[in-house]
Formats: sequence, C-alpha cells, structure tokens
Amino acid sequence: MIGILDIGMGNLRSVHNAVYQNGFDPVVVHAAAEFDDLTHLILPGVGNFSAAVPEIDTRQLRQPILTFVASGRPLLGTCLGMQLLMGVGEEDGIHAGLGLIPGRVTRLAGEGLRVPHVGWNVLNMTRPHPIYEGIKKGRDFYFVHSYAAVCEDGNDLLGSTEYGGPVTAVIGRANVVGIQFHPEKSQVNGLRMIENFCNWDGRC
Ligand SMILES: NC(=O)CC[C@H](N)C(=O)O
Repeated sequence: MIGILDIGMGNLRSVHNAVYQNGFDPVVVHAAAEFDDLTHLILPGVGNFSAAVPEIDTRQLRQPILTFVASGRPLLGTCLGMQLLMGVGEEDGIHAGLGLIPGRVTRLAGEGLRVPHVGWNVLNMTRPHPIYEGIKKGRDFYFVHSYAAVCEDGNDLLGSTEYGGPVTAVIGRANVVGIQFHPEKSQVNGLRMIENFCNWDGRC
C-alpha cells in the first residue's frame, strides 16, 4: 500500500491524485502506527523547510521515517519533501533535516538570477535509476523553489536542471529517492515517475 505522509504542509490532494491516476489506491498517513502496512512512503511538501522540521518532530515522525527507510521499503520525497531528506536546510535559519542523504539545502544564487525558480525546465538524468524507466527525454518538468540540495556525495546526485548553472533535480541513495520538481504538475513524465516509484522495490 502506498502511503502519503501528512506533515501539515503537503500538496496531499494533488500527490494523491497523481498516485491514483496510476492505478494505485494510496492512503494519507499521519502517524507511525499507520506505517506498518505500507509498501512505499511518499513525503510531499510545499512550504518552508524551517516550518516543516518542527512539524515532523512535533508529530513524532522523524524516527518512524528513519525506521521505515531502514526496513528497505522505498521512500520518495517531492519538492520540499526531497529537501527534508537532506542533512541540513538553510531556509530561514539552520535546521536538521532527516539526514537520509548527506548534504545541505542552500538558497539558489547567481548574478541577476530570479529567485524563486518557477516554471518548466529540463531534467538532465546524470545517473541511471529505476525512477527514470520510460521517461521521455527532452521533456520539461515543473519547478517551484528557492532552495536546492547540494549532495556531499556525488553518487547521490541522479539528475540536475539548469538555472544559473546546474541545480540538483533528482537525488537518491539505496531505497530513498527525491525529486525537486512537482511530479504531479509535470504531466506525462511526472506521472510516469510516480508510477515508477510505486512499482519500485527499493533496489537499484
Ligand atoms: N515549493 C516548495 O515547497 C519550495 C520548497 C522550499 N521552500 C524552497 O523554496 O525551495
């Protein structure tokens, strides 16, 4: 069963619809007790990293998420949810992410660069991954963000886009994968990535 984690800041409805459109019957989960029957967990997110971290901790979800990942079941983070997979976020202060993928989430910067990065942009798939199965090359994905992940280990960087230089778009380590863009807003390719995740056994 596919779980979509409610941390009080997610685009739950649109992510739920994207999973449902792929023929799955997802459940929105709110607490660790609901994780037992899940085969996959999606951590969606729209909002501020500094506001999301206290939500995770107040809801006592930090350790259950780590335990879920340790069980080998696949975890997908989307947009803010992807950023929360990292070690540290710098949005409105320094905050501890889940630390599933070492690195920091830092503000987009560049001479004359408009921030936030909003709109359709390319995805350069820099390393193979099951989530890319059947993805049509040359199509864009929809981004809305002011911060981006910087992975400590280059092996965790799976894809990037171009915005004042290369910007992290897809990250992954073992059974954890994160995508900076909004798959539910990225049309055919976004839906296909959601489908690929829901069919993934967590092994690369
Ligand atoms: N759309 C979002 O949730 C953006 C996430 C984060 N606040 C950023 O600006 O990068």
